[in-house]
Amino acid sequence: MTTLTALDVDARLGGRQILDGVGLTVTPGRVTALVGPNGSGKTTLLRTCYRALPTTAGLVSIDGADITSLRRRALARTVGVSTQEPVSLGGITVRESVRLGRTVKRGMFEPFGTDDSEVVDTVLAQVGMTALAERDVLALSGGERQRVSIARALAQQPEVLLLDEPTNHLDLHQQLSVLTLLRRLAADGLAVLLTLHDLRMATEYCDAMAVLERGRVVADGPPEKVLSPALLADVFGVRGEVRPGRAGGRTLDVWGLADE
Ligand SMILES: Nc1ncnc2c1ncn2[C@@H]1O[C@H](COP(=O)(O)OP(=O)(O)OP(=O)(O)O)[C@@H](O)[C@H]1O
Repeated sequence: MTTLTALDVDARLGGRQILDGVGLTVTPGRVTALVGPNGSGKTTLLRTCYRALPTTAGLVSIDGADITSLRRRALARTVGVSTQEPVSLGGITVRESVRLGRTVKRGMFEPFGTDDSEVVDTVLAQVGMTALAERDVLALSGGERQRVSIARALAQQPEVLLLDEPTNHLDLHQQLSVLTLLRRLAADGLAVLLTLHDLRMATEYCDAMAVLERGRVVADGPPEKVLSPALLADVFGVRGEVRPGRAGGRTLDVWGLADE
């Protein structure tokens, strides 16, 4: 079980400070949602967590080890990432693209074994892409590509999984099945952090939530505590409240703009 922690992280882009003293813990066994208005710094924070962007102050660590002290390969073995970028250039199949996730376990030039094929088959099934496994990745819809990106990260069998808007191209059924899958994987010990715009989905499916506003974490904790009517109005500009949902769960009602 592995924990990823951001401590007092600052980051800059284009000469501007984007993250300002951000603290965040991604705990094994939990799905944590990173939410916030457009431009609040969610993607930037995620990028600092897998070393795609250097921090200008503060520290990101994995089980206490500064990620800048880890070799790229060790980091890739521990942290799986699904981003919004295209999954591959094309000319390879879905199965081959997902299998690339296995190179972190094997090394570039080591041949893939039957255990790799089994993992690839499993993750393809988990994201509902088995039927399209032999299709060229360029001949996929946006949602299908997104599922390939998630499958490739899962094929790494990481300890920590970071996902940037993993549901934004998905239909409702696929959204729920990806979120359900993430919950199941978290229950097995994975630490999951995902950015999400859909606050209702975040409320219903995530165990914890951190709210970013202008590069600062303004609240974190269980969704029902974090998403108070006051925070929904102040940060998201909407009127709403978290209330009990079906089967002992919780849901979010939003009924208008805060300034109407
Ligand atoms: N290359 C860049 N140079 C300068 N500023 C940038 C650059 N990339 C992003 N930004 C700015 O950094 C801020 C945070 O962007 P980021 O993509 O992290 O936000 P976000 O919360 O993920 O937004 P969204 O919800 O719209 O995806 C924004 O104000 C954005 O305009």
